[in-house]
Amino acid sequence: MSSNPQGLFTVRDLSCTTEEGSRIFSGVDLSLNEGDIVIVQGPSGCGKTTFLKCLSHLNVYSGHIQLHGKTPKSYGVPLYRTKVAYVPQRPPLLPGTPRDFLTTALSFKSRRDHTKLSSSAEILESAAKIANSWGIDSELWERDWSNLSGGETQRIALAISVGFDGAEVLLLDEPTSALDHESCLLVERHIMNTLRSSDNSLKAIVWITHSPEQAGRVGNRFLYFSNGSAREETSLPV
Ligand SMILES: Nc1ncnc2c1ncn2[C@@H]1O[C@H](COP(=O)(O)OP(=O)(O)OP(=O)(O)O)[C@@H](O)[C@H]1O
Repeated sequence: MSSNPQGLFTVRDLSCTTEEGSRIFSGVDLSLNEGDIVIVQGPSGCGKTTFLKCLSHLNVYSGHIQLHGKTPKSYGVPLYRTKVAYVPQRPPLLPGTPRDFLTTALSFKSRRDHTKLSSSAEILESAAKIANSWGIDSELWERDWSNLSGGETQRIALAISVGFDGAEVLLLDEPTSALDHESCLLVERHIMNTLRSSDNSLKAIVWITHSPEQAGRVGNRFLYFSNGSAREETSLPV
C-alpha cells in the first residue's frame, strides 16, 4: 500500500464533455493503491480512452486529480505526464524511425530528468531489451514507423513507455489489441513483473481492454463505463 496517507493517485468527481457540450461521462471516482491493475471496460464509444487522457491531463476535464496529494499543475504538466503516462493504442503515424522518436522524446527536459537511466543509449538499450523479449529484432528500431506492422508498432511504443522507467501510473489503452495470443501473454507477463518489482518507479496501472480473458488474467479491480458514468465492481461478470 502507498505510504502516503493521501494515497497514491486519487480521482474525484471527474467529468468530461465534448467541445459541443454533450456529456461523455460524469462523476467518476477512483483511488489507486500500489500494486493495483484497474481494468477499464465498457462498450465502444462510452469514454474509456477519454477517461485515460483526462487522467494524464491530455484532455479538458472538471473534477479533482491528485498524485501523492498534489495536483497535476503543482508538478508542472510536462513532468506530471511523465509520472502518469498515457500509452495510446497505437501512436499517431510518426515521421522517422522508433530510434528517432526516442531521441526526440529524450530531448524534452522533463523526460530526461525523471528517468533513473542516465543516457539516451541506456534508455534505448533498456527499451530494445524489453522489445526484444517480445520478439522485436533490433533492426526494427531503424525502420520507418510507416513500414512497421500494427503489432510491431504497438510493442515498440509500449517498450519505450516501460523502458523510460519514469512513470508511477501507467495508463494503457488496449496495449495488446494488435498482438497474437503468445505475444500478448509475453507482454502481460512483463508488465505485471515490472509492477511487482521494487526496482523501478511503476506503482499502478489503469488498463483498457475489450478482452474478458485478459481482464481476468491481469486485473485486480474492474471499472465499468456505461451511459455516461462508471462503477467499480469487485469481480468480472460471469
Ligand atoms: N474531441 C472530441 N470531440 C467530440 N467527440 C469526441 C471527442 N473525443 C471523443 N469524442 C467522443 O466521445 C465518446 C467517447 O470516445 P472514446 O474514444 O473515449 O471512447 P472509447 O470508450 O475509448 O471507445 P472504443 O472502445 O471504441 O475505443 C465517443 O462518442 C467519441 O466520438
